[in-house]
Amino acid sequence: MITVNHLTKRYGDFTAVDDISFTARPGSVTGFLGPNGAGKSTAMRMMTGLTPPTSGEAHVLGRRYADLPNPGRHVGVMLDASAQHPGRTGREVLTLAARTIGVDATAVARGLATVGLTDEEAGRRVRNYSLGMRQRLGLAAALVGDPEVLVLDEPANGLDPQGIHWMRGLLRDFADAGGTVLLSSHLLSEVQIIADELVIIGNGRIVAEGTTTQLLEQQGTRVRSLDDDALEVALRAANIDVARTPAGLVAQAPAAAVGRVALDARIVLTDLAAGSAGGLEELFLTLTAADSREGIAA
Ligand SMILES: Nc1ncnc2c1ncn2[C@@H]1O[C@H](COP(=O)(O)OP(=O)(O)OP(=O)(O)O)[C@@H](O)[C@H]1O
Repeated sequence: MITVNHLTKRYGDFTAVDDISFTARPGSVTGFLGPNGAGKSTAMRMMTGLTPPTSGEAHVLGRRYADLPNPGRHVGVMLDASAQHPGRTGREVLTLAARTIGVDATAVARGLATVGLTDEEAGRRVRNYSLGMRQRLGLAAALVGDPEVLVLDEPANGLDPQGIHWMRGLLRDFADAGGTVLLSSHLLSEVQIIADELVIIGNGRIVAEGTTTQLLEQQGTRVRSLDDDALEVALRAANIDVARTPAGLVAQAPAAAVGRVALDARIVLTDLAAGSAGGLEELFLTLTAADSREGIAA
């Protein structure tokens, strides 16, 4: 697991990461979400021993990254997929990564297959790779040492919806096998698909955290029915706040309570889901707005 304790990074007067604490657990995919410049990369660099913290600490598998023996065998890191040498082929990049951490060459073919790079693609120079192919290669390099933990900075960047879906499956399998995944993104839509848990950061501070479902539930329940007018009246009669949106009614109550009101009123529901459409998006934008430095705890 990854444990971050009061981690802080200051550059002169500027605080890039401001006293953040959270845990990324084995068996789940934790999304580290925040707008550009929020401090995600700086925090991940501190977790992986590339930037010394001003104060606080980060532990991976119970130790500071720098204290792990052969960290590449325990922690797969992808911080900048475009940092790969442009003149090398994908296969060469991966072979070097495998040699550096002392795993045998069979890991290279396995890694390429895992991320779906064909033999022909692996033989091309990285400068001719699309952004999505670079992300796949970066992911293969992170996985090559068969690690227990993955730390990935914007891994979905440049992937098309199909690619994001594929990555979700890959990271899901990794977590289901007991692995710990921490990935960052500035796009809620991406991270919402991939992550079980969210840590939302704005201006260097954590402004909300919880499971994706919990955060969504705080946004009320979106509901449609064959008679929204009658449902609205019934919900209000049950003392449930309700608003009309283009996506249907949004009721400030858990889905079960909304369903019960509809049942009692004999109204047929056609849609019932946690979270208003765009609710999490709104929450994210509010919590990470440039002037919300104080943040709002979830
Ligand atoms: N070496 C440095 N010196 C001074 N300021 C820095 C340094 N590294 C990062 N920063 C600043 O710290 C802040 C956080 O940057 P960081 O790259 O961690 O953000 P981020 O959340 O990863 O953003 P993005 O989504 O754009 O990658 C930014 O304002 C950045 O300019």
